[in-house]
Amino acid sequence: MAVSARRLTRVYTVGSAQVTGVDGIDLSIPSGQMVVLKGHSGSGKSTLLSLLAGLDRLSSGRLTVAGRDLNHCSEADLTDFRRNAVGMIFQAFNLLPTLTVLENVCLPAMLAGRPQGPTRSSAAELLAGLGLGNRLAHRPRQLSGGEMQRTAIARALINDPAIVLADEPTGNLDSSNARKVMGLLADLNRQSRRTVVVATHSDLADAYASVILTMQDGRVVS
Ligand SMILES: Nc1ncnc2c1ncn2[C@@H]1O[C@H](COP(=O)(O)OP(=O)(O)OP(=O)(O)O)[C@@H](O)[C@H]1O
Repeated sequence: MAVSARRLTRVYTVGSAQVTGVDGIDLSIPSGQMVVLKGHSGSGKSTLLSLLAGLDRLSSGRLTVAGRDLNHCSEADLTDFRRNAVGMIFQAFNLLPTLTVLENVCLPAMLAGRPQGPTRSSAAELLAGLGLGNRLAHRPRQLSGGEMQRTAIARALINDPAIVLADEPTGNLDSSNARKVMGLLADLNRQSRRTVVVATHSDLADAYASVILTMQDGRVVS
């Protein structure tokens, strides 16, 4: 199982109020699936993805992702999990503006302590595969939105994660680039049997999904 969640809950405390982001979700995602997570704004998609990515801690319940228990792990284990087990793609790309395309893609591997030479060749190979072989020395501001998101996809793949998580990856793209990015995510699901979970409002993603989960009020309702 790529993801196994039982009564997964995340409650935020805002002043004296409690806001429930994810409300007792039971969820099993077998390895190799392409899951599209839908639901209105505020339904809990980003909260769920953050928990799956180890960017946030659950309040209660149980969560295992890529064979790792995320309830009871130390901060060091969680950092190792984020670096090696999952790749994350964001709506706003989150590239570092002062680094080149190649350096942005190498960064997670350098942080994980991988050697520079092989990392640079893997990054160049990934970028070439995503049609960015002639953009290695560019800075993010010199790229189109579609090129920025393809750079972010390469960065998410550099440590060869079992699971790729994408939060509104097409939210800042026109429909042609959005289709291209969804196609790339579907390819990396099909070709390498990686599990991919995409949260999106866009109906464009439906055609690529092996499973569509709909969230409402912090729960998976269908
Ligand atoms: N850091 C936070 N502090 C307090 N409340 C939060 C926080 N993050 C999310 N929430 C609340 O949790 C609920 C779920 O939000 P979440 O961002 O997961 O929804 P979403 O489905 O991803 O929405 P969108 O599609 O607009 O991104 C909302 O009520 C939101 O206000």
